[in-house]
Amino acid sequence: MAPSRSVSELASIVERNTRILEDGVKGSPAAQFSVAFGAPPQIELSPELGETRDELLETIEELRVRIQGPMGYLMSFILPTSAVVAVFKALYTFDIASHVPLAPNAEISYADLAKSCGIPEDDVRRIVQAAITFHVFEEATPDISVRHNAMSSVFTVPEMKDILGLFVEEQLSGVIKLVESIQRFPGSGEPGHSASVLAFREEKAVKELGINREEIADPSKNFFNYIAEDEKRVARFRSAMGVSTKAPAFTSAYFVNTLPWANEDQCPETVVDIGGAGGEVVQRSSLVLRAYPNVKKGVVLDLPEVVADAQVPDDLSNRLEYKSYNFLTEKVTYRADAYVFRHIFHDWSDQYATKILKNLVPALKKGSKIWLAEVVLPNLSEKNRLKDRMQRSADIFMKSGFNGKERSKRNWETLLAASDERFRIVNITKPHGAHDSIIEIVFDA
Ligand SMILES: C[S@@+](CC[C@H](N)C(=O)[O-])C[C@H]1O[C@@H](n2cnc3c(N)ncnc32)[C@H](O)[C@@H]1O
Repeated sequence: MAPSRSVSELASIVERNTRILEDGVKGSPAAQFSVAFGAPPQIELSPELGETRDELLETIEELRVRIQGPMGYLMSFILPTSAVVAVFKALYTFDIASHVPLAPNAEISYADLAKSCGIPEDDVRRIVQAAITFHVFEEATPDISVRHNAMSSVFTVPEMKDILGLFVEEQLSGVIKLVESIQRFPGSGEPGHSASVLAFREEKAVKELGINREEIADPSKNFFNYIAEDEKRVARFRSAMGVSTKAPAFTSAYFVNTLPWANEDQCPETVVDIGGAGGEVVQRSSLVLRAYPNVKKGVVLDLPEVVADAQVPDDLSNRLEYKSYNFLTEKVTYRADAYVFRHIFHDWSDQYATKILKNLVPALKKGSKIWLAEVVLPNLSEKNRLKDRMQRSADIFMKSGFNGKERSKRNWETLLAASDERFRIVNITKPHGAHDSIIEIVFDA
């Protein structure tokens, strides 16, 4: 059914109700509608103003849904939801809020906070930065230090810690078992068949068996290696990646159009796409090889099972090759003017990303180009909470799924320097509307 109100009508309702609220609380402690440190934790309203606020929030939500559209809205909370679980569990378990000084403008560096909470600095920074996108804490100096706001101070109050603990330790583990409870005990009303009881029993059994403390014989075995044993999960992962990377913001056209293929002096004659899967960049969608005849040869390297079924179209038979290659264990032997990595490094921690880069070095010569399509995390911004939330949630997703990470410019520079001092970032471009940035690196510039 078509909506009864236009989006501009919704916006007028938002404006009208906001004014009523502002006028209604004038002179009270809540008048600023602030979440800064020291602001009242609750906004007390008369019943009439309470109704105005409810209508305002509903209208804002409807406006948001309709402006984002079905996919945009769904994605805006599906990704952050798993981050909320991880972030709030970490806030509770490491009691992060209690380690931040509780006074106006008092700050603590991420380095000191990490020491005080007993977890690595990189982890504490990423968890707190993701929390900030939900308005919990604020940064004092970007990427360096943090301080409380009204929202985070709430988590220093013992009763509030308990509420958080109940949510992350009891509630969430139960929610995750709901499907199992329905499947195993269809229609049962027995409390002992409930999702949270299943979760409780499993946790107890795991502890008793000691599985949660077992040594992991091969810690380099990753998520993909584990799911490889289950065809259905592999197919689901591929399909989900296929759909998510077909969203307009992920199109590989951004990558191709930003780079200087059309410039005769700068266009590489040979290009190797590492972890290039089905050739999205060099082969598909009339991209590099078809659009730019100056590119004489393209090679796509990926794991043997990925390139096994690759088809080279007849018109590209002299210019395109698919080859089996493992970027963690083998040196690159293909000489090229440019090496492309699209959506590769965020799957890997610095330890592994360094291996991938070091394995590339033997193939490089002075002036070789390395082109990356990856996120470059900006500093958190007051004005872009929702965008920040998606990026920081993606970071938490990479962390919990793969021990991978999204990287800031500083993180990229550190990673490259640790891999080889001759890598030099010469340009970073973020095309308007694109999810990724294009990072242009030159070797031995
Ligand atoms: C997220 S996909 C990116 C695919 C492609 N670059 C694109 O942009 O569409 C990551 C790719 O890395 C490949 N990969 C994972 N581990 C690898 C390894 N050890 N050696 C080579 N490729 C690997 C996967 O098979 C997959 O094709």
